[in-house]
Amino acid sequence: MAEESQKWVLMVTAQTPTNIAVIKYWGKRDETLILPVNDSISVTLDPEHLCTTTTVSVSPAFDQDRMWLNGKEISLSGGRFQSCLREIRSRATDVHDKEKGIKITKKDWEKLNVHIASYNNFPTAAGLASSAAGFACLVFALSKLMNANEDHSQLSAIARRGSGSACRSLYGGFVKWIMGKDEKGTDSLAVQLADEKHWDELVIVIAVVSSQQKETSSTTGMRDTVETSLLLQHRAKEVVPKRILKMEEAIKNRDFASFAQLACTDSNQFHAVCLDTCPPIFYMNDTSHRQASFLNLIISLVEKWNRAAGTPQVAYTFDAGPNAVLIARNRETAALLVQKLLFCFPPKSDADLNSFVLGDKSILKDAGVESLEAIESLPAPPEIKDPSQRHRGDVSYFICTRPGRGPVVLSDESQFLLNPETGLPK
Ligand SMILES: Nc1ncnc2c1ncn2[C@@H]1O[C@H](COP(=O)(O)OP(=O)(O)OP(=O)(O)O)[C@@H](O)[C@H]1O
Ligand SMILES: C[C@@](O)(CCOP(=O)(O)OP(=O)(O)O)CC(=O)O
Repeated sequence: MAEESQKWVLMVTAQTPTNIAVIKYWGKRDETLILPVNDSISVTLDPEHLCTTTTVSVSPAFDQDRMWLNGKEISLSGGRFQSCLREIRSRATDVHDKEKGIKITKKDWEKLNVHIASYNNFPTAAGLASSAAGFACLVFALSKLMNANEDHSQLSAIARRGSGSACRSLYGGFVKWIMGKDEKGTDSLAVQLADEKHWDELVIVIAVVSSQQKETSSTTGMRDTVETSLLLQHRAKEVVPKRILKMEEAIKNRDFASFAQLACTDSNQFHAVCLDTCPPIFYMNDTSHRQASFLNLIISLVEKWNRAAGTPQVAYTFDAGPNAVLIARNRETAALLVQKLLFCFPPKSDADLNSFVLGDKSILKDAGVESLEAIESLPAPPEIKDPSQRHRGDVSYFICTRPGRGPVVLSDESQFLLNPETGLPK
C-alpha cells in the first residue's frame, strides 16, 4: 500500500441502466443465494433516461464501509450488500495507480474500507427497478476499483446476490438470466441475447402512476407466492421454458408480433400468479379504484388497437407495481401511442409539459403535441368507449425511452458523487 501517506483516495464512477422483464422472474428456489425458479428475459432501458450513477472509493483513512443513497447515509449491514461486497473483495487483484503513486495488493483489499455514493435519476423502490440498476452499478463499479477481472456474466452472478433482476442490468440490449442448475448458484447468471442496436426501432413508454413506495416488496411477494401458489409451479415448469425459447426467437428475428404476444401474456400470467398467492397480491390495482380503471383502460386500449390493426402494434408489461410499460414496434406507432395516452391521461391543468413527458421528448414532436393546448385538442382514440371521460391527473408522468446500453465507467469528474480529496459525498 502507498506507505507514505494515509491521505490518498482512489475512486471509480460508473453508470448502469435499469431493465424491464418481458418474461418475468418471480420466485426463488434459494432465498440466500437468490436463485430463481425460472429463466427470465429483459430489455435494458436507455441509461440516458433512467440510470443509476455510483461512485466507489477506497482510502486507508476510511475506518468502515459506508454508503449514501440519493444523498442519505444508509446501512450496509444487510445481507445483500454484505454478499456483494464479500464476493467482489474476494476477487480483487493488485492495483497500481502510477499517476498517484498508489499500490494496493490483493491482500490489502481485505483490510481496506470503501465509501459508496449512489444516485438514481428516477424514484427509488417504486416499481421502476431501482434495485436492479443499483446493485448492478455497485458491483460493476467495485469490480473496476478493485481490478476484479471478471467478465460481465461473472459480475452478473454477484449482482444477483444484491437483487435477482440486477444481474440482467450488466448488459445492454436484450438479456437472459439463466436460472442455472448448480446448488451454489455458479451458473445462475445473465447473458446478452442481442445488443441494443440489434432492434433499435422499439420505443418504450412508461406511464408512472405512483412514485410512492409499494406495499408488498418483490422479495416478500415472491416468497409468499413460492410458498402458496400452485399456479407458480405450473408456470415455472411448463410455461416459462417454452416461452423463453419463443421469446429468444422473436428477439433474434425482430418478430414484433410474437414478441408482443409473449410479453403481454407473460405479464398477465405473472399477475395471475400474484393473485393465486395466499394472501393474494394486487400489484396491478393496489391502492384505488382510480388505479384499477387506469389499468383496465390501458390494457383494453392496447388489446383493441392490436386487434383492429390485425397485428400487434404495442406490447404492455407491468412489474410489481401499477406503472405501465408500453413497447411500441417503431417510432410511428410510438407517436400514435403517445397521442392516445395523452388523450386518455392528460396532465392536471397546472402541469408543465416538460415535466409531464420525460426522456426522449422528440416523440412529442412526432406526435404533434408540443403544448398543453395541443393535448386538449387531440382526437379521441377509436378504442375508447366514452371519449367524454378523460382521466386527468391519473398518470403522474410519462417516460419515453428505448433499448439501451450496458454499464459504463464515467471519467468526467463533475459526475463523481464523492469528493476526490475526502471520499465523502460532495
Ligand atoms: N442506487 C442504488 N444502489 C444500491 N442499492 C440500491 C440503489 N437503489 C435502490 N437500491 C436498493 O434497492 C431497494 C429498493 O428495491 P425494491 O425492489 O423495493 O424497489 P425497486 O427495485 O425500485 O422496484 P422493483 O424491484 O419492483 O422494480 C432499496 O431499498 C435499496 O436497498
Ligand atoms: C416483478 C419483477 O420485477 C421482479 C423483480 O424482483 P427483484 O429482483 O426486485 O427481487 P429480489 O431478487 O428479491 O430483489 C420481475 C422481473 O424483473 O423479472
